[in-house]
Amino acid sequence: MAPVNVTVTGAAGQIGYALLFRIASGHLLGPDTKVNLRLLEIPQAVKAAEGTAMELDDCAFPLLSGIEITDDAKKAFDGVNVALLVGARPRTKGMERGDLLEANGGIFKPQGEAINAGAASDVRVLVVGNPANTNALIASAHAPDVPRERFTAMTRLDHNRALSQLAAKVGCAVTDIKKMTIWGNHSATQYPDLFNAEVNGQSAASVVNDEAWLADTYIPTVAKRGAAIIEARGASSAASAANAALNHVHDWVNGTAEGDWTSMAIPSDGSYGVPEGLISSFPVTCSGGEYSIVQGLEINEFSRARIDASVAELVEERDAVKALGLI
Ligand SMILES: NC(=O)C1=CN([C@@H]2O[C@H](COP(=O)(O)OP(=O)(O)OC[C@H]3O[C@@H](n4cnc5c(N)ncnc54)[C@H](O)[C@@H]3O)[C@@H](O)[C@H]2O)C=CC1
Ligand SMILES: O=C([O-])CC(=O)C(=O)O
Repeated sequence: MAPVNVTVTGAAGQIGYALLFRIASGHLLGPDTKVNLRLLEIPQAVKAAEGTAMELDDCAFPLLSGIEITDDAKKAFDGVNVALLVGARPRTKGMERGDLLEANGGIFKPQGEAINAGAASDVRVLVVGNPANTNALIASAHAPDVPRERFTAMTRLDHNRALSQLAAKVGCAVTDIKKMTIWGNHSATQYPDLFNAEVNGQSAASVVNDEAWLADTYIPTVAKRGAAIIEARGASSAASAANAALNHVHDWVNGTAEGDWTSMAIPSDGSYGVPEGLISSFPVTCSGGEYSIVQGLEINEFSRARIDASVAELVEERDAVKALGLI
């Protein structure tokens, strides 16, 4: 089988460093799939990416067929099968939300165009760089020849955080928990849903049986975990973010486990009242390299209000990038 072309943007950043070695050792696509890595960086960071590539060479990974480093998006995405869009413009002091969206538009518009121009017909795109959902919307808008379903954004880190916080509360293993869902935006408005999640086959919400803890502790702890990591570490989540990106693509390509599902931010088809086309997080199962939204879940009033609030934020972001002419 020909090696799979995997492009990583922001390759010299902290997530890039935590991600590349695991991709090359088979954690993205499995132990039988060879990969060609394409590292895209801005010119000032190409040298650092070359240093990482030297270290990748020094690992002599059996699955790593080649590494190319470039600051040219067209080259980076030519023939790409899996695109991990990690590099983004972080918010800096004094920057308003609109400034951040505009700066990221300058990154995700040309990258969408380059994917449109050169990607392989089976390309799958995961946007990690924040604001991830809306950056994915921008990239997708500039890749009209690529089915929009191929553009996804990452809420798997939130999903994994939701699993581990719940396991700690009820004293179970993370593997005892199934059917966790993150709904909405990868932001502080996201909604981790314990009403549809199960602990050893029982409703997680009834196992917890404490709505005050759910509303006042659990949801904010999961939703603000990114900020707590920055506070503790002095830098944002990197290894856990890289791990979640691997989980997201691995499940998309290789499938979710029977009787379980995962969370992915994907273009809405209108399910659960989420406006069509918004890139919002849903419960999904994956099979045969495709995902589908889990249908028919009961959404109670508590959940409805929180899903609606996160979706409203996504609508605002979409309207802001529309007003800036980015989509
Ligand atoms: N969705 C999620 O769950 C998470 C998202 N993130 C986001 O991931 C992004 C990356 O995080 P880190 O690696 O920690 O940041 P970082 O600042 O360490 O690295 C970002 C890298 O992207 C590069 N870059 C900037 N513009 C680029 C462009 N146009 N093309 C290619 N590369 C470019 C920079 O040179 C830098 O090396 C941030 O936006 C962060 O907020 C972080 C954690 C979780
Ligand atoms: O909060 C941040 O800047 C990084 C992030 O997205 C996360 O850790 O979830």
